[in-house]
Amino acid sequence: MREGTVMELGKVLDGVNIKEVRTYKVNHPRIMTKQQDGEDTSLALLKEEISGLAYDSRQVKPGFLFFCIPGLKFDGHDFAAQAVAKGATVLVVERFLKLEVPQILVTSSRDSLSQGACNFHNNPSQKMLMIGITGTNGKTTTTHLVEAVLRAKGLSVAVIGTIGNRLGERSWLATHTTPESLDLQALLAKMEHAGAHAVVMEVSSHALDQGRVDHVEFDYAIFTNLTQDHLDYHGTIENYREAKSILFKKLEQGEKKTPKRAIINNDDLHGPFFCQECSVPIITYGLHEGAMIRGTNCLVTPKGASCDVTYPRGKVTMKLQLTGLFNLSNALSAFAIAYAEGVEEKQIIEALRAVKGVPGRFETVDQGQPFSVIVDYAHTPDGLENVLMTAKKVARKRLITVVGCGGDRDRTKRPKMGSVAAQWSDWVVITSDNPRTEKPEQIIEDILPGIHGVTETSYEVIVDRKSAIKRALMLAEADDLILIAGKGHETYQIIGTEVFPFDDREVATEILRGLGYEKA
Ligand SMILES: CC(=O)N[C@H]1[C@@H](OP(=O)(O)OP(=O)(O)OC[C@H]2O[C@@H](n3ccc(=O)[nH]c3=O)[C@H](O)[C@@H]2O)O[C@H](CO)[C@@H](O)[C@@H]1O[C@H](C)C(=O)N[C@@H](C)C(=O)N[C@H](CCC(=O)O)C(=O)O
Ligand SMILES: Nc1ncnc2c1ncn2[C@@H]1O[C@H](COP(=O)(O)OP(=O)(O)OP(=O)(O)O)[C@@H](O)[C@H]1O
Ligand SMILES: N[C@H](CCC[C@H](N)C(=O)O)C(=O)O
Repeated sequence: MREGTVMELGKVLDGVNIKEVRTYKVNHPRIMTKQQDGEDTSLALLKEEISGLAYDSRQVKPGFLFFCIPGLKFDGHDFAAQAVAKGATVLVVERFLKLEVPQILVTSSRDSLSQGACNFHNNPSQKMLMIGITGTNGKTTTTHLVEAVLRAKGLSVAVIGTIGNRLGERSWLATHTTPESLDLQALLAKMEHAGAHAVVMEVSSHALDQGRVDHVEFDYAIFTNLTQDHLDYHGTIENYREAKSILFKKLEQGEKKTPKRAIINNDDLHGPFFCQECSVPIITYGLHEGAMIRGTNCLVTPKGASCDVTYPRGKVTMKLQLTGLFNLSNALSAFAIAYAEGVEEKQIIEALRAVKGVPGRFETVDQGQPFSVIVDYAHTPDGLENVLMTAKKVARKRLITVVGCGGDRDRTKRPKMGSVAAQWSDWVVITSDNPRTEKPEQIIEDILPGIHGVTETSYEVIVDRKSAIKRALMLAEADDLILIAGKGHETYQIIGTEVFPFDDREVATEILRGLGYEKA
């Protein structure tokens, strides 16, 4: 749907279960309902033209339909007056408001938003091959790998995820890993209009829980892995897993004629659970016995990783520029999609080999110093352990780790991250990640019991992240490896509610320069 397009309200709300329609008149509390004023009032309203949708009052423009969503922090109903003042002509509500504007009562305004967004943007996911990737770690990396293999098939592939939304040279702002349904449907429509044949997107557990992808019809769903994260939001690992499983249950629904498939990590403890949730054909992948797409003879070096891939069509050697066993696993899931899509073996192998690296994922900072500096986005116990295992493998001498944990996020992962950092590193500098509205010192207090459980590790605490990075770089001797974990591609640090410019890669570069290292 292009800018400036209008749609009849009835068409926008097609498929929404409308309980009642009313307009509250302040001076004459006359209530219009289907029952009291007859069908006509409601029908006339449903013929009204809507010029856009919004779920945030600040985004409303004249002629908009505003969805009042009760959230965790705010209640959208409290912003309805502001929305009307900005020109909203109709409201979707979960309770009637004393406002002189037509209101449509529904059970869930969030679900209605998802349906309305899909209608308003003409159901864009129907027109493209849709690949959804969920899992605790590896989503962003896997989007890059899937993009590469589908491009090898000659498709124009769009990507949606944590580090950006893009199609070729074009990019669109990313505020979330998986955008809110309205933003997602608008983005899909833009991508389709810009010529995308396929979209490979990260699907977060928050998005699944909040129905952001409810009206996206996926052709493939990939499960990477499930380990602890986001328990602040989901409460238990079972709820977290349940949220992730929605993506697989969704595969059976839809109108597309295309065959649907689930791509499941056979090495993950929760793999069998996800297999059980699927009613479409499954392709399993992994580094252990039982996987349909299986990697063996794995080799991990500082410059990359390789393995032999045995799959239903034969056996081939796969080489990556990305290092770490976990990246071989990520690549096998992309291999599975390519196999299912009939991409030729040679093209798959060439495409995966050509993927240079993903910003902020095991990214090297090189100013010609005699030790290695790696910036990585590991921010979960499992992600951190995987990257530390790889770092330990490729480090020629000591492994020095700079790590912190994000504020306003799962507190229970903090000691676990402390513990894995201590187990694998020779020296740990505990610092701040994005403290957000928590006290940085308190977050560090939560990390320390994990460190203390590993007696032989040396560590220090430096709350200020820049000073912590500087300390690690000053400690470094020739052949050491410094791992700066947690923020990867992020170009900011959130302290309180303020966002400050901060990029681990730039900070490290600047400090290295100050230490006299200058890239030739
Ligand atoms: C916990 C969570 O996911 N919250 C998301 C959720 O918020 P919410 O439902 O609680 O809404 P709220 O902020 O209470 O506001 C309620 C309503 O009032 C409206 N409002 C609010 C203020 C105002 O002035 N006017 C107004 O109309 C809001 O737009 C909203 O419709 O819906 C909002 C609208 O889409 C999101 O912006 C918000 O993301 C918050 C900011 C967030 O930090 N989310 C993170 C945790 C997240 O979603 N992360 C995942 C990735 C996780 C991972 O796998 O690593 C992601 O997909 O990005
Ligand atoms: N398959 C994997 N298993 C475990 N850890 C991984 C895997 N792939 C990547 N990682 C680690 O997790 C970090 C984050 O990877 P990536 O950005 O691909 O995951 P993500 O799922 O997109 O994370 P987020 O949703 O939080 O953005 C990497 O920097 C790496 O350290
Ligand atoms: N999508 C994750 C990213 C965490 C990145 C880390 N740097 C942090 O701030 O905790 C989240 O929002 O929990």
